Amino acid sequence: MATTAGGATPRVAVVVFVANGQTILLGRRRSSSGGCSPFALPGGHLEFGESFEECAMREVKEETGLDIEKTEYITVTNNLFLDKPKPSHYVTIFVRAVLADEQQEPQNLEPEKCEGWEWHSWDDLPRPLYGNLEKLAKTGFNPFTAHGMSIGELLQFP
Ligand SMILES: Nc1nc2c([nH]c(=O)n2[C@H]2C[C@H](O)[C@@H](COP(=O)(O)OP(=O)(O)OP(=O)(O)O)O2)c(=O)[nH]1
Ligand SMILES: [Mg+2]
Repeated sequence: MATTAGGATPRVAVVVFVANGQTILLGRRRSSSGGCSPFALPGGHLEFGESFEECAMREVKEETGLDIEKTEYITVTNNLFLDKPKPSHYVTIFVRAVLADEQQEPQNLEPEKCEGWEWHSWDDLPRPLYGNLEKLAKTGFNPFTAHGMSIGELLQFP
């Protein structure tokens, strides 16, 4: 389906499976519109001139204080969010990374946007999940076993 949605253009987001043992980091979003407050990955918008890896490291640091390394590309989704007050279209790059320091604990650095960060097993996910994360989980996708691709292989940057 092609739609102009009032002249809006698609945006690119990078979201991160921060893998810690058998768990990943999820935070419950605070919904400004009084919606369902889904559990989502840390991540955000790709800024002009940024590589996927730089964006992943920056967003995880800004939102949780964690330092990550070994960032790998794993999958991508292309979603229209028409149910929101402002319709949006995202191409979302999903990456996987590990903690630079396994002793580091996440902090809730954007409490106006997130209720807090916790480690969750992929086999026992909290609900509701962010829409495209739920879809991925339903397909049998597993962020631990998904084939990872080094971002350098994928995209020489700049
Ligand atoms: N945070 C997050 N965003 C996701 C997920 N899946 C997904 O498609 N997105 C898309 C839709 C979001 O509106 C978009 C950007 O993430 P965000 O909403 O957290 O953006 P943000 O405020 O942290 O970004 P920024 O303006 O600080 O750069 O990424 C997910 O699991 N977590
Ligand atoms: Mg975010």
